[in-house]
Amino acid sequence: MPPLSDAIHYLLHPDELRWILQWQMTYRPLYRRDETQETPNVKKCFTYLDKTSRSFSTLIQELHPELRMPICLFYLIARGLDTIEDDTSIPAKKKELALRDFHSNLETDGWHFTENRPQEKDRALLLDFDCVIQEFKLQKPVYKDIIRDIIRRMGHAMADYCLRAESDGPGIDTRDDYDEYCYFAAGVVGEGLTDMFLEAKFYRPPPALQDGRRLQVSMGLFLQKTNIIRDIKEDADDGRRFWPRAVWSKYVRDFEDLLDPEHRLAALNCGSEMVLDALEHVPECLSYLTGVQEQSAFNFCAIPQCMAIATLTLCFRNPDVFVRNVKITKSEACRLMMESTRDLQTVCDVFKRYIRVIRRKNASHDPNFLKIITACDKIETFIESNFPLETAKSIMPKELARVFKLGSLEATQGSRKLTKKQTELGNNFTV
Ligand SMILES: CC(C)=CCC/C(C)=C/CC/C(C)=C/COP(=O)(O)OP(=O)(O)O
Repeated sequence: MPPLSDAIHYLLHPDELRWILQWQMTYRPLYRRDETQETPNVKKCFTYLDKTSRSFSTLIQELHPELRMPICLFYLIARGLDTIEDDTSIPAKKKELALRDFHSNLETDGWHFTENRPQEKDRALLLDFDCVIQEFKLQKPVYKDIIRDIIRRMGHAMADYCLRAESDGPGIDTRDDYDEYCYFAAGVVGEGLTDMFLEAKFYRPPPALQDGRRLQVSMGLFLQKTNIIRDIKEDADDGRRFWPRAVWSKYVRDFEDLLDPEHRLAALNCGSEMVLDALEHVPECLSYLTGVQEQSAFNFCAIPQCMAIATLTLCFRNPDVFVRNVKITKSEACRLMMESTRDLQTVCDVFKRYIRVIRRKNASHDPNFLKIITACDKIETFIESNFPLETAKSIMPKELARVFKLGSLEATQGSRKLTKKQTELGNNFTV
């Protein structure tokens, strides 16, 4: 039963209710888990996935069976590593060793980690890590190698970052450091997922477009940078700062000033530069999506990207970002999920819609005003020239036309039924 305040809100905004109902009544996943065929240990892994992930749990559970379990394990293992990195109570030397060594424990029976402080959110996963290890051992060697290699690289980068923070204090210095941090937090995840998609034949790198590796890295960077922009207040309250000094020092003297109402205008202008930096990844993300050949993988890739552009737009020149955690509405999330599970053309339309909102919010007194216009122009031109309108589909290169068709064909197949999980996805999606 929704709270009375929600009921009143939707009575006053019936348009918003429309998207929630439409999502609930029409969305049907292409694949579902069949719990009757799962071992208790597999079920346990998915329970941990549900407990530890706000936005990826449902997307992973609805993936094609070939990649569902490998990607679930990839998430849980990366989450385990992150839980060691996040815990400020672990002494630096101990943390460094644990991070560097993490990848080598993935097939060690009974290995678990007990050093997290009791209040660490996902501590239970590391205490019970043997369930992940037992399932990891059963996966195809090629997926195990991909996961182990990415976790090794992430672990070493996190250890280096943790040592640097010990000596130089928390925070990120230059724009290159910022890109490097985001690369090891999310760009490498894009690389690992792409290797898995390639192996499963769910992805074909788009031929005539940009350097393939850049595209998969941009997919992760766009998500990570959007989170970093959105979470500035929450991160600062936890003693973490990811906005690079090279950017914020142009606007305020001390990092803390960004959160001070007296410096709100400077903080908003600084936020614009951060948004501008994230927007520069958009053309590469859209290029990447042209190569995704399988619908459940397309949904898995496209939904977070659409949620991210919506979140970035919400954060753009929004003073609330410096006061509290901002979040797109449930109705907007439902609309985005409807749209991003169709086809590439619809995803491009979503991006164009948000780019228009960014243009409207752009302020002429902002020092980034002209650069924001240029970034928006670049995205729109990119969409218009690479992904022509519906009517032009027939004259499109075969490669692209196939991708466009794939989404709309599969999305209209079969009956549609609401599951509890889909409603939760609409409730919880916060990229
Ligand atoms: C090629 C391709 C698909 C690239 C995308 C790579 C990818 C998924 C990177 C992870 C980025 C990210 C910010 C995750 C947030 O996880 P979180 O801890 O906030 O997760 P939660 O929202 O589920 O809790």
